[in-house]
Amino acid sequence: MITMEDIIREGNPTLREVAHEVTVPLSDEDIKLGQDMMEFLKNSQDPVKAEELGLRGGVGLAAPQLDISKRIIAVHVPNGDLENPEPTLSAVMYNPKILSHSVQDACLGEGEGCLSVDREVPGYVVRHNKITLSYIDTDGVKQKIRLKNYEAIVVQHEIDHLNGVMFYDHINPENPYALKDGVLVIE
Ligand SMILES: CNC(=O)c1cccc(C)c1Nc1nc(N2CCN(c3ccccc3Cl)CC2)nc(N2CSC[C@H]2C(=O)NC)n1
Ligand code: NI
Repeated sequence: MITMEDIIREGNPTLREVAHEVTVPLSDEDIKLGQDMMEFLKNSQDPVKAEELGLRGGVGLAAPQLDISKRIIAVHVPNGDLENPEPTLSAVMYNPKILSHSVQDACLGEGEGCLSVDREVPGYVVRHNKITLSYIDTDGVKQKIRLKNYEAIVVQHEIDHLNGVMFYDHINPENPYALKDGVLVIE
């Protein structure tokens, strides 16, 4: 089971590497890794388990954060509405690739956090508001989906990890809250 000790922190060179595509058919090892990553996210969002295991809450995780330089991400975005347990997006994605994106940009009004960054880095992280994404799922089937708003932000943050990019690389050092016209601020 993955816990915070398995998550490498900024300064570890693996976070700055470009990760390698996984081979298809998926190996049992890569399938198990994806399942373990998804389990971590769910545990991290469960108040009892997160407390018990000392987990920071996350909605996304990338294999390089486990010091594994493979193009694997897991995302588990809960529905804001507590009555509705259905997550808005829950997937393990192998070799995810952004095929196209909107002209419209967006950012989280509260900025971004990262499980590999043990500090607050304030500022807007401007990303694409909508993306068309392809990836291979746990069954080895190629999927093509469209995402927008928070789900699109999360997936772009995790794909950045596969390319050695950290969220604060996108923050304007002169003015962290500078915004060009038309950027959607997601609250
Ligand atoms: C500096 N200000 C901030 O961090 C920040 C501050 C306020 C609001 C937001 C929205 C912020 N931003 C931000 N909050 C999150 N979470 C909110 C808490 N949540 C969570 C925590 C506990 C249980 C269940 C859950 Cl659901 C987990 C997810 N996650 C991300 N990111 C950036 S994209 C990948 C994603 C990620 O998983 N990071 C670890 N950013
Ligand atoms: Ni991160």
